[in-house]
Amino acid sequence: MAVLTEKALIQIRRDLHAMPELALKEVRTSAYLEKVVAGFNQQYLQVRHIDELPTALLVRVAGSHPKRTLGYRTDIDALPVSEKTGLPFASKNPGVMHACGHDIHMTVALGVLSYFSEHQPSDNMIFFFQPAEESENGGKLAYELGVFEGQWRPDEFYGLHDNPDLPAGAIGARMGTLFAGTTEVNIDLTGQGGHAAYPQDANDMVVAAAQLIGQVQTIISRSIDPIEGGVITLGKMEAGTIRNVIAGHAHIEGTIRGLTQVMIKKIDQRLKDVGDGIARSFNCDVKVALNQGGYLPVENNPALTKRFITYMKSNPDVEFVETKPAMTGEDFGYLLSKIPGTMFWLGVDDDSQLHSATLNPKESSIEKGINAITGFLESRMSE
Ligand SMILES: CC(=O)N[C@@H](CCC[C@H](N)C(=O)O)C(=O)O
Repeated sequence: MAVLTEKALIQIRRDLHAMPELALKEVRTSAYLEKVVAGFNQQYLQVRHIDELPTALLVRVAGSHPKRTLGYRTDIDALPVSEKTGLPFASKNPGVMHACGHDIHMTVALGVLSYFSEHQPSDNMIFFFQPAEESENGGKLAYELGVFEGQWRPDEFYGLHDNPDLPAGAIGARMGTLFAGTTEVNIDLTGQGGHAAYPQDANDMVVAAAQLIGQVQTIISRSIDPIEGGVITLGKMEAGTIRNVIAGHAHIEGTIRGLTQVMIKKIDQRLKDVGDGIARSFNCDVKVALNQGGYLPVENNPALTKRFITYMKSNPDVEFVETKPAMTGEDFGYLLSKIPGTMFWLGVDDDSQLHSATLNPKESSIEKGINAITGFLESRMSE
């Protein structure tokens, strides 16, 4: 047993990359993580499963003379994206890919855990390998199941997200809000289908959906303070069955983003208003279903984040970048609304963006990230 070497870490990252699984279906991933953890020094470790959230994995590290419990969270799920990297270790699960870098996140978490399994921390630690970040609210589900109670409750929670725009291994952070809150959007338009030759007898939901999509574009541009900003992306639409049948139903899925709850609620309301207007003008039924779940804005705790940034800036081995807020969402925002902490970026230097089929994070980021994080956590424990 020893701390994971760089070679072992890269192998782990590639194994994880090849076996991506969607939210709440991370069965093989979770088993793989547990197997890696089983190879660590078990002297200070306690592994825990949650019956109601079976793909989650928690590991507690007992501190030598604890003053507090430090939490570290990684997400473990992947996205419904068909990989196009051409890498030898590309996804073996067709249509599913670690296109958001959670394979890197997991590997960094294992690296940090392997370090503390060999070097007993003075504080207690909780490592949370969290299912369902991309959808289904894994963080909120775990919290509401009472997972973080008693000796499993961190006093402070830390977690990272990879960032292709930052140099590999750089750490990015900011005081205040790091990520947006998001609302998942589902819209169903229901009218009257019919023969393509007789539009006068039908109520065409392709046309109604097209009008709705057009009007939605005015919400951000005309109703929202440009200095504050916000996002609505409608990423999926389904309507109709064949060219010569007028569609009686259309379904649209999307996501709303804002940096404050006030902004998110304002955009939510405008979207409902547009839906009501389309329903009236097309004499059809429009259901706008909005679900924020646990995707609250990621608000970093001021005191802990100041300490984090001060440490990263003072460490000569860390390239620190003060970042702007991002419109990406993260259900770590929910956990940070309950437990103070800091979310930060790990640079992975890639031309492709997150959620892209060609995302290929630089593996050199892994060891640098582990060193920066273990260094910070050790410095925190010394206070
Ligand atoms: C970091 C990242 O890309 N996170 C996802 C979170 C998804 C939030 C939710 N399912 C939604 O789509 O509203 C993101 O898309 O930002």
